[in-house]
Amino acid sequence: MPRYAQLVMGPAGSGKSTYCATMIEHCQAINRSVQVVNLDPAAEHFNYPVMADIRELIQVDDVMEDMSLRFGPNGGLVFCMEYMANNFDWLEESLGHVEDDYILFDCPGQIELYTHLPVMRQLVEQLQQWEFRVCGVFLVDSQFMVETFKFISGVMAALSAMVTLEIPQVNIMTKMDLLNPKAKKEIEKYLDPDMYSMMEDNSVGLRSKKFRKLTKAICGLIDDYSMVRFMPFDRTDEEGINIVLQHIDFSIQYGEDLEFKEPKELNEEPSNPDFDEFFQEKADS
Ligand SMILES: Nc1nc2c(ncn2[C@@H]2O[C@H](COP(=O)(O)OP(=O)(O)OP(=O)(O)O)[C@@H](O)[C@H]2O)c(=O)[nH]1
Ligand SMILES: [Mg+2]
Repeated sequence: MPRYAQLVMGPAGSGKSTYCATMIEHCQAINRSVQVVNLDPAAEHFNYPVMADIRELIQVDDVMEDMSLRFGPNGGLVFCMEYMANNFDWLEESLGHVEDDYILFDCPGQIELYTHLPVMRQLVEQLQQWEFRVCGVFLVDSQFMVETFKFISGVMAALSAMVTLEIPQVNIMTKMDLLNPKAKKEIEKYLDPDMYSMMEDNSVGLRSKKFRKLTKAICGLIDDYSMVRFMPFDRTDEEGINIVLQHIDFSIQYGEDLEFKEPKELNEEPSNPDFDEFFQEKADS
């Protein structure tokens, strides 16, 4: 039996830990068992119970205090993640061997982990070896997406995680509840974007011809291959949370192995008295 995982990624402060807490609450409400693993060695506190915490293995503060390493906060974090990748038996032990379980991994916010460092990919490969089906969940703060060039930069960040990890990925715009009505209207065009017209609208201000050409090529690539789409995430909207969860479940085929219920036989269906009456009247006339 497979196991299921969501790798919750995204830039610093994009709402990863809040997403995990919201998902856990939602799943409890619909009677589904989901657990969270904290993979952020710098996390101070979180609003959900954790099944495992990387800080039991290594803490950023300890790394920074180590005089032989002399790391700052960012280098320290990368060191911690690499340390975890060299000690996967800790994670294996913490996760146990429960079939059919569903785990959210709350990852750190350092963007370089998803763009060029190999650690997250090593983690994905390891999880896959333990029979996990992994879905990347890439979060971007909707507050920073309401302008075309910021949107393109968010798309590129999501895309580099997709290319690096090579797993199904669902991209999410978080904090939708914080947008004012005008910004909400504005953001609709970014949820189903037409990159070409967006480009036309905004490239007028670009002085450099080369830069305009490059932006056009990037927009064309994204649009032609339908590579990146974002789903809205409003933590106050249960229905919206459910739609996001269904998308993710679908991408990792969660529930595929659940027992299939036979549809009712056609002739077992209760007859509709209105129809019977109608046909009786027809036959009589
Ligand atoms: N109103 C609102 N606030 C949010 C939402 N998601 C996150 N926040 C707030 O945004 C801040 C950062 O959220 P976190 O969940 O800690 O973000 P994170 O991505 O885990 O941050 P790091 O782990 O530091 O990278 C917190 O103050 C949250 O309360 C949301 O959907 N709505
Ligand atoms: Mg966090």
